[in-house]
Amino acid sequence: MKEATNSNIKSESVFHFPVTTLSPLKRLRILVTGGAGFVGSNLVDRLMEQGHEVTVLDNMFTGSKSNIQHWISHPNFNLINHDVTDPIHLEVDRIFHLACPASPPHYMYNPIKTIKTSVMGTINMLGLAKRVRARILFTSTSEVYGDPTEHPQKETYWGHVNPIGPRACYDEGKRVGETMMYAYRDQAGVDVRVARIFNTFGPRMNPSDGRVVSNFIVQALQGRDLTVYGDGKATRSFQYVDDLVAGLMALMEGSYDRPVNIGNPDEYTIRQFAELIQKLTKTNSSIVHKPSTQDDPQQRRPDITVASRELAWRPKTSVKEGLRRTIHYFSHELEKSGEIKTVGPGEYAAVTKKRHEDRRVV
Ligand SMILES: O=C(O)[C@H]1O[C@H](OP(=O)(O)OP(=O)(O)OC[C@H]2O[C@@H](n3ccc(=O)[nH]c3=O)[C@H](O)[C@@H]2O)[C@H](O)[C@@H](O)[C@@H]1O
Repeated sequence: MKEATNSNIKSESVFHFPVTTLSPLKRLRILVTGGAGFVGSNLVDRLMEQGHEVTVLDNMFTGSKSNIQHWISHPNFNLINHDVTDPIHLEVDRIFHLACPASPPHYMYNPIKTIKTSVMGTINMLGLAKRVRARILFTSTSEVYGDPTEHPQKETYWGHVNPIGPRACYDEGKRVGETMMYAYRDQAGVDVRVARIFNTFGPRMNPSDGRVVSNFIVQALQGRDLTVYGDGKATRSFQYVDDLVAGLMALMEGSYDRPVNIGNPDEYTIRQFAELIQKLTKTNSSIVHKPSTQDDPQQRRPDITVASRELAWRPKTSVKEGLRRTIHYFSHELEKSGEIKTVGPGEYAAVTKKRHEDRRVV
């Protein structure tokens, strides 16, 4: 079939980015759950730029309307304020199912809600995919490997998760999410994709979401101490959000339907990472050590052989370059708001303790 002549026209508009005009045959109806969040909104930008019809479903618990503000009222864009734990009927071709709080302090804040989001939310999205024969991509996580005893982590590793620890609501929720994806594939023929996402950073991270990248940058830019939990020897491997988005899109449009690690194998101890942020922000801030958090994974690095073989995908942005862009973003956020307070596990531990005390009184 000959492509429509206007298929590559970029139309400059009142919107933030130019949008390709796709022929109706190539234009997909794409649902992005959690599309107002950090990763979701960056994905939405790319899908919109490609000319697809994009519907964002978000309950705004950790997402923010400001992340997708620039698309509101675009004819290809639709925002639905909805919680994935409630069923919804829509006609779509693709579902990127991202909805779930991902920062440890956020997901630990309301563990029951986190479990419901992963379990009921994923069942609802799988039910929708089954009904309308849409392909569905589930964003799983490196957390399915728990505190790993194998390093680096391959997709074949089954993991080492404490099922009743403080991280379990997220880790086990994502693990059962994967289980459901393959049950629906095998029993009902749903076309599934599963991404295991490793630590990701970049513009639109919530500056108060308590993750290490946002905490260290925001602390450094304000001349405050960088808070390292524990001895700083735990490791993480950080990828820039644009690389993750490219990986998710390649996975969705490829034919490989087993889980795929999407991450940058560039690994740092948290102490080294704090020193890198000190250097890049040219701050006078010091590094201080705080108590370690329970069940914190001690080492994490993706083996990305499958992604490079099956998707021809590799991260392209170096950690330093990604950090420069992210520092620039947070500097602007700070200019706008004047001050940003970072959160640590302490704040949420206090909420949980108060809940226990309240229960005793009742
Ligand atoms: O950022 C992500 O993409 C990942 O974040 C979390 O996993 P985690 O690796 O624990 O993320 P952080 O909270 O950023 O912590 C990373 C390390 O830094 C440490 N940390 C964190 C914050 C801080 O202020 N100081 C500090 O030393 C933590 O204890 C941990 O060792 C989520 O659970 C993952 O699902 C998610 O993919």
